[in-house]
Amino acid sequence: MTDRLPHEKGFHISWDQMHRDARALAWRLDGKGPDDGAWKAVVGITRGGMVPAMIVARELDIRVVDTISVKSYNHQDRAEAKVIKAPQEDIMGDGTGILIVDDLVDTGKTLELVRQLYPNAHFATVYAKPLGRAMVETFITEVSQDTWIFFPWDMALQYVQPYRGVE
Ligand SMILES: O=P(O)(O)OC[C@H]1O[C@H](OP(=O)(O)OP(=O)(O)O)[C@H](O)[C@@H]1O
Ligand code: HPA
Ligand SMILES: [Mg+2]
Repeated sequence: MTDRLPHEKGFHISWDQMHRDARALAWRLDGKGPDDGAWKAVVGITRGGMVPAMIVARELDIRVVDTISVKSYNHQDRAEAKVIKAPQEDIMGDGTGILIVDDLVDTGKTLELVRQLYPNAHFATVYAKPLGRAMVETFITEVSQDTWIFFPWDMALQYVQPYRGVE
């Protein structure tokens, strides 16, 4: 097949599914912040984390929302990640009371870097693969390592031929 990425399985997420799963994540995180259960801020890891971060912030009525941008580099076969935009320092501290949200943890490299900077933050993703699962405190759905997740912002509705094609 020529129209598939070189991954065995594809897991296609619609906007509706993402909305439901991000809401489920919010509900699971509700009241789990330190001290009085409240969260100080939500930080989305760009770009994919901005969608669930917005939904979590809306559900939990968190008005302080920031972003962190991580860029992955391939250098001599080793993927190196670098922070190219940090969140506001006075909000973050060591991460206590901060909810850091991403759409997915795969190998865990992205979150490993962010966790070094904010060791006391709570890390949450909507989806998780086994290699990176230990990097998050909270997630909703696990998929196998050889599954490629297709997010709604990377897809479009299109015509498909009927199974019994017209001669
Ligand atoms: O656990 P890892 O192996 O580090 O992979 C997971 C990260 O990879 C993807 O982001 P990507 O770097 O492709 O950027 P994007 O969010 O801007 O699409 C995804 O949104 C996660 O942030
Ligand atoms: O399964 C995935 N889907 C989309 N982006 C990704 N980045 C790492 N793994 C994935
Ligand atoms: Mg990302």
